[in-house]
This record gives sequence, structure tokens and C-alpha cells, in this order.
Amino acid sequence: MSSIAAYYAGKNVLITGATGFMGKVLLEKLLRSCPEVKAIYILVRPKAGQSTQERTADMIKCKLFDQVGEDCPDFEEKIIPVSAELTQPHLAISPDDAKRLLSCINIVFHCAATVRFDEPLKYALQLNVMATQQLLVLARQMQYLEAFIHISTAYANCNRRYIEEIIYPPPVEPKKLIDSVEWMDESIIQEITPKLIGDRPNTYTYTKALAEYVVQQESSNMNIGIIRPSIVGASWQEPFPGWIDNFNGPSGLFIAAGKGILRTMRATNDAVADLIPVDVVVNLTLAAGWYTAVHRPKTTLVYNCTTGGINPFHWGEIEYHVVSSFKRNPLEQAFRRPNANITSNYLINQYWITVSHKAPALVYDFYLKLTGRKPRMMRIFNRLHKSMLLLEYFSSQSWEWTSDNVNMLMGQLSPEDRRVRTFHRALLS
Ligand SMILES: CCCCCCCCCCCCCCCC(=O)SCCNC(=O)CCNC(=O)[C@H](O)C(C)(C)COP(=O)(O)OP(=O)(O)OC[C@H]1O[C@@H](n2cnc3c(N)ncnc32)[C@H](O)[C@@H]1OP(=O)(O)O
Ligand SMILES: NC(=O)C1=CN([C@@H]2O[C@H](COP(=O)(O)OP(=O)(O)OC[C@H]3O[C@@H](n4cnc5c(N)ncnc54)[C@H](OP(=O)(O)O)[C@@H]3O)[C@@H](O)[C@H]2O)C=CC1
Repeated sequence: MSSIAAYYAGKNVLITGATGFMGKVLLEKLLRSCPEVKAIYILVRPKAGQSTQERTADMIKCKLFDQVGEDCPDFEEKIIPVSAELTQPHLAISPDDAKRLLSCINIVFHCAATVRFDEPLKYALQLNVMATQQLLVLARQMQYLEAFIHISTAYANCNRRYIEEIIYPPPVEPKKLIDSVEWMDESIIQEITPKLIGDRPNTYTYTKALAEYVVQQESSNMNIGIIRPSIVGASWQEPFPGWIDNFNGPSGLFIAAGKGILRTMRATNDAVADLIPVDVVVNLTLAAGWYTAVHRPKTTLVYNCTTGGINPFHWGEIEYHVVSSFKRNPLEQAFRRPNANITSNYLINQYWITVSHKAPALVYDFYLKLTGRKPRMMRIFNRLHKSMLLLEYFSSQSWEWTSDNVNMLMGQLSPEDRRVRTFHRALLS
């Protein structure tokens, strides 16, 4: 058994955000690669009329869990859903559940967050900062806690071009901001948000930066690790290639391009597209949990989980691969044949948006109306243009991240662990 799997044997793990894109992959990899893990507690909120238990039962039926179902048929018994709502006081965890968590949890992986770029600041603060504070309060009381791993983002400090594996001073003292928004009504907060976030593009990166600072300041004597993934894409190898379950980041735009909807996008051809497969991020996250608990670094280690400095890929190449992939494997019910082009020129982009997005949409909606059907293309394009505007910031420039801690962590792995938990070889090949 690899030393990392040996470490997780007999341990009780807590994961927040386990129903999310990364959380699911983390849960699955932990169950499959560390079969001796004792239990994995997952904080799941009731949602859309489904209870915590029902959501969990549904979740583990998805294809992602097929392999672990074959390898460890009793894996479901290790998953213990705990009802929680992270924006509520005490995370809306019942006293009994809290008592149970305090008495047994050894490692915490905090993945839960709102990743929306257009999230109102108050909600983003509640979920990305205040919920993290609440979780730290809980973690500090855990009698057998050995490591607390916080998932941040490589773009938390995207207002800097060169980003080191350190926690930068926050744009504002979190407590002051939280106290202020407490009494302000939404309209005032909305008005001052652009001034508050300053040279960051959205409330997401702003609150993730605040959360890192909170983790550092409120971790008291806990062993903490912070993971900063860049743009997390579909799985590279595990449990099978190509798994993804959302339209976030570039994924939705790739689909829109494959459907022949997206024909133009503002991006810089030679800007680095820092994409990283979700299984590579999860491998690094589990390794960091092991290292933090076993080696107990004196300071909080930050891991820039990025690829641009190791095996750079560019948006111009993305355009080529996305279009050629969908030409080889066409999507069903495509609006047109895929033919997306990226340009850094605003006017050229605006021209193509008019000619190859809006005009066809108007014509097609007119045809739908004539044939007694509900027009829908303009609405789809409006949603697409909103996504594109929010994502352009990330595709029109490059960043440089240091990776000394990631390299150090890789160096600490046994040969067996390097085989099982690829998070470097993949990037070097
Ligand atoms: C050649 C190509 C070049 C590409 C070049 C790309 C450059 C791309 C750089 C990215 C760089 C990220 C860098 C930070 C990476 C992190 O650190 S965080 C993780 C990433 N986070 C994100 O990507 C969040 C971005 N997304 C958002 O903020 C919101 O989705 C948006 C963009 C504001 C859109 O919000 P919205 O209009 O309210 O739409 P939303 O509620 O998201 O979805 C509504 C429905 O439309 C669907 N939908 C949403 N988006 C899409 C879509 N794009 N397509 C289809 N359906 C969609 C949803 O599934 C949903 O369906 P239902 O659930 O209603 O059935
Ligand atoms: N995807 C990416 O490209 C990147 C992601 N990250 C970070 O990784 C982490 C996970 O991201 P990702 O998996 O993409 O995000 P998802 O949006 O897929 O998942 C978010 C998770 O948080 C949970 N959550 C949201 N709100 C609440 C709430 N109020 N109470 C309880 N749980 C809640 C969601 O639960 P529910 O199912 O109930 O909604 C879900 O499990 C985040 O911290 C993000 O910042 C960092 C860099 C890149």
C-alpha cells in the first residue's frame, strides 16, 4: 500500500462541497485509492426538495463512481452525509452532528464555495469567507484534527502578474467588510462593489483572496494547507478520461463552440491557457493532506496547482483543438458546424458577434415565430455573451505562478505514490 493510502487508513475525513465538480472527484479518489479510510463525512445541504441523504444517494449513482463501485462494493457505507447549510449560523449543522464531527475528524478538505463570477458580494462573502470562518471554528474544536486543507484558486491574486506560493495581504480587513455589509442594503453594496473589488475582475476572486487571509489568521495552531488550482477541466485519466459535470470556466464555451453557437470570442492567441485536469488537482490535494498531517510544516504551505510554468498551452491552440475535436466528434442537434475563432481585437469581435451571432439568431427566431414555435436563440446568445464577457479577463492575459511547494511535495512522494497520484508527470509529458 502506498504511504499516502497507508496514512488515510483508519482516518475520518470531512469534505465540504462534495456534491460539486471537484468535491465529487476528491470523494471518489479517496474511496478508490485509500480503501482503508474509515469514514468520509460530507456536508450536503438539502436542495430542490431533496434531503441530504437523497442527494447523496443520487450523487453516487453517477458514472464517476462506477469504478470504485467495482473495486470496493461497500464504498457507500463509508460515506456519511451530514446536513449543513454553509451560509447559516453554525453552518446549520445539528448539535448532535457537530458533536460527532468534533469527536472523530482527522482531516478536513474545504471545497465548498460559490464560483460564480457575478455573485452579489454579500452572498460571496457569506459563503466564501464567513462559512470558511465558521468551519475553522468547528475545526479548532476537533480533538483529533491533523490537517485542514482549504481549496482556493490560482486567481485569488489575479491582480498580480507574478504570483508566489504565499498569502498576500488582503484587499481589506475581512472583519471590517463583513461588519459593514451586515447593515447595508443590497443596492448600496451593489453600488460600491466595483470600488471594493478594485483591480480584481469579480467578487469570486476577491472573496477567495479574503478567505485565504482568514484561513491564515484564524487557524490558530492547526496544520493548514492551501491549494490554488487554475482553470480546472475534465479528468485526464481517473477514474476515466473526460469526466466533467458543469459548464463552468471554458467548458460551457467549448460546448457552445461545438454546437456551432459560439463563432467568435475575445481572447489572446498567445496568452497561456492555464488549464489543469480535475484528477490532477485532486491527486495534489490528497497528497497535500497527507504531507500537512505527517510532516506538520511550521507555516501554512500554499500550493499553486497550475500548468503554465511547466507545460504551457495557449488559447490559440485551444481554438484549434476545440474546433478540430468537434469536427471529428460532432455534437448532436448542433445549430451550425463548429467554426470558432478567437481574436484579441474588440472591433473585429464585435463585428463577428453581430454577423455570426446576433443576425443568425434573429433570423432563426423569426423562422421559429413563423412556424408557431417560441423564439429562443437570442436568449441563448445573450446568456453566452454574458459568460464570454465575464471570462474574457482570464483568456486575454497570462500569469506566472511559482511552484516550489508543488515541486517539493512531488519530491516527498514514494515511487508508488507517484505512480498512483500523478500530478506532475502528466504536466511534464
Ligand atoms: C474556442 C473557445 C475558446 C474559449 C475560451 C474560454 C476562456 C475561458 C476562461 C475561463 C477562466 C476561469 C478562471 C477561473 C477558474 C476558477 O477559479 S472558478 C471556477 C470557474 N467558475 C466559473 O467559470 C464561473 C463562471 N460562470 C458564471 O459565473 C456563471 O455561469 C455566468 C457566466 C455568470 C452565467 O450565469 P447565468 O447566465 O446565470 O447562467 P448559469 O446560472 O450559470 O446557468 C444557467 C443555465 O445555463 C447553463 N449554462 C451556463 N453556462 C453555459 C454555457 N456556457 N453553455 C451552455 N450552457 C450553459 C447552466 O447549466 C444552467 O442550466 P440549468 O441549470 O438552468 O438547466
Ligand atoms: N472549477 C474550477 O475551475 C476551479 C474551482 N476552484 C475551487 O474549487 C472549489 C470547488 O469548485 P467547484 O467544484 O468547481 O464548484 P461547484 O460549484 O461545482 O461546487 C460547489 C460546492 O459547494 C457547495 N455549496 C455551495 N453553496 C453551499 C451552501 N450554501 N451550503 C453548502 N454547500 C454549498 C455546493 O453544494 P450544492 O451541490 O448543494 O450546490 C457544491 O458541492 C471551490 O472552492 C472553487 O473556488 C478553484 C479553481 C478553479
